Amino acid sequence: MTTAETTPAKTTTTTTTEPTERTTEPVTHPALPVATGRQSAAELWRAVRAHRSEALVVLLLTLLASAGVVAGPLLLGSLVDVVREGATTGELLALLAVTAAAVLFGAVFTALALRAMERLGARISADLRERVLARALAVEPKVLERVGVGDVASRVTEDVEHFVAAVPLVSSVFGAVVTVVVSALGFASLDYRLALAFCAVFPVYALALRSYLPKAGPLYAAERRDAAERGRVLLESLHGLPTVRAYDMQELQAKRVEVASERNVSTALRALKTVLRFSVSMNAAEAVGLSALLLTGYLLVTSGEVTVGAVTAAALLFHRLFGPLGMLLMSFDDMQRAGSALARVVGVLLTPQEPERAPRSPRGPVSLTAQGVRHSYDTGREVLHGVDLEVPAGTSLAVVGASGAGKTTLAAILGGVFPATQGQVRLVDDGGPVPVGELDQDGLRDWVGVVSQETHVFAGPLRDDVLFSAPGSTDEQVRDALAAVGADAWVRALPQGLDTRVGAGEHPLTASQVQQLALARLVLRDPPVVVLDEATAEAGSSGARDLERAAEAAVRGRTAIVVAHRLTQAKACDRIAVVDAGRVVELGTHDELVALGGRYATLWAAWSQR
Ligand SMILES: Nc1ncnc2c1ncn2[C@@H]1O[C@H](COP(=O)(O)OP(=O)(O)OP(=O)(O)O)[C@@H](O)[C@H]1O
Repeated sequence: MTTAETTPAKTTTTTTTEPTERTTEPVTHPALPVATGRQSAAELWRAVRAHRSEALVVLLLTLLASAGVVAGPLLLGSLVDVVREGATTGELLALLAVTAAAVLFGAVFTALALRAMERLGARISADLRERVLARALAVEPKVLERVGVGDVASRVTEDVEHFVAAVPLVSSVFGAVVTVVVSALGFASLDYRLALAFCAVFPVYALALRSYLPKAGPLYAAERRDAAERGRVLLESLHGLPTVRAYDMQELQAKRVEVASERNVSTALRALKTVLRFSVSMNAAEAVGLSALLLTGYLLVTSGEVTVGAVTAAALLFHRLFGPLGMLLMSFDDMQRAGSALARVVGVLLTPQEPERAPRSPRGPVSLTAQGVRHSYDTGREVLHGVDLEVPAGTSLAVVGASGAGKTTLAAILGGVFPATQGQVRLVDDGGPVPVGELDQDGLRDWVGVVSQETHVFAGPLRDDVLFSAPGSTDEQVRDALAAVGADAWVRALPQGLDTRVGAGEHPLTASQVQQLALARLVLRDPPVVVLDEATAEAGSSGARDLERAAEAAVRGRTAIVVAHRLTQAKACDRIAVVDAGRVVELGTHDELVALGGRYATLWAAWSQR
């Protein structure tokens, strides 16, 4: 657990424009890796092996179900032969009873196999989701900063959902494959020539697939894109209703919606036509297969090599396969889509791991030094141009400067939220200096606590929201931490005190209360160094004063870097660094800088006159 209040809001969040539309993904934007087919298959295999016994049960049930399915036509074939040979009623009834039992057997085991498969699928999906989420949460800050939160989020949510949604399909495909294999054995048990005749169906299926697949993918993609576009135009019209009315744009917007709908309908119809053409080709394949089978059967029966019953059984078996074979072919496209979602999900697991580092806890007072810190975001423009700083143990340094000067970037780098493009940030304790980048994220939070402008309230009891920075703390410790940042009074006044549920849709908290919670987490974790970059300005003036007091309490007795959005905060710090256009241009105590008559003095004069 960490006291860091997530990564700064300004990390790049641009990512896929259309979640289900892989083809529109901007290829130039850096992203997490995407797994190859082999890597995805290996991951699936690993997941199946983790549930080995359940997977074996599924295989066994599916085999039994398929055996039942194949036994029906074979027994009916024998029935034909028995009738032709003039069997007694008793023999006939016995065979009929066995056939009925086989059909029942097949139905029962098909249902059992489906249930077992669904259960296994749900387990595998849950495992995958957990593993991917755990891995995504541990993505190295520098990787996250490069690829953006959006890419990770879309993989953990939409791509996992697409894969999970495809699990029943995967189960059915597996069942169909087993049925086809067992049926092939059934054919072989009748006569190998009948089995060969059955195989005539495959080249025709292959030709149909070859013409269908290249068209289907782009058509479905276009259909989704057009549907999204129609939705966008529709939403835009509704959101901008006042403007639409004010400028009398109703007709224009209606026309836009109409054009978008027409395009969507026309692509949907083209997609439907392609599917229909494919179904016709499949029917043709079945007709070819059945004709080949019956012709071969006729020749074999007339030459006395097989019985009429065997040919009947083969024809029924083939007919019984239309369903599974059709299902396999029609799901090719969906399987491809599920496969690409899985490749992106597995890609998260392939993201380089943080190297294992020996844990190192702080010993004694900790100071912080920065040397030659330079930083460029994705845009390539350098925003920090070689910053050197030293914050002795137990002292505080305020960072002030105009908007866009680089304060947040500097604070994030000093707090180890992400690494600088160049330069070193070191923590120095009694054991000597440790580069911030050499501590893993969890270990780092024993040294440095960060409260950024991006604070978040997690849904659940308020206690948990404070507690996650130092799990295992007692209620008394939580209350003390809240009291230290001046939050005890309003927390006590909540309907259920610490048990009050906060977060989205629950008890609302003000912006400054949320910030106070963030500071309370930090106090509870009790790191020797703190980096505060809070949004005090957004709390309103009385809220800002409360927050200033809360921040002072959090800073007390620690080595602190405070991005001061209000100059009273700066004045309260031991020293002040003025940042301008990515450089520290003034450094000293409040009095020294005021006496210097430079940039800080001007800022202070303006502030004092407010
Ligand atoms: N994620 C990002 N990607 C690209 N550029 C960024 C990113 N975050 C910040 N910048 C740019 O870096 C420069 C420094 O920004 P930074 O937020 O560090 O300044 P600041 O002094 O904290 O500003 P403010 O007081 O407005 O928060 C700015 O030009 C900003 O546009």
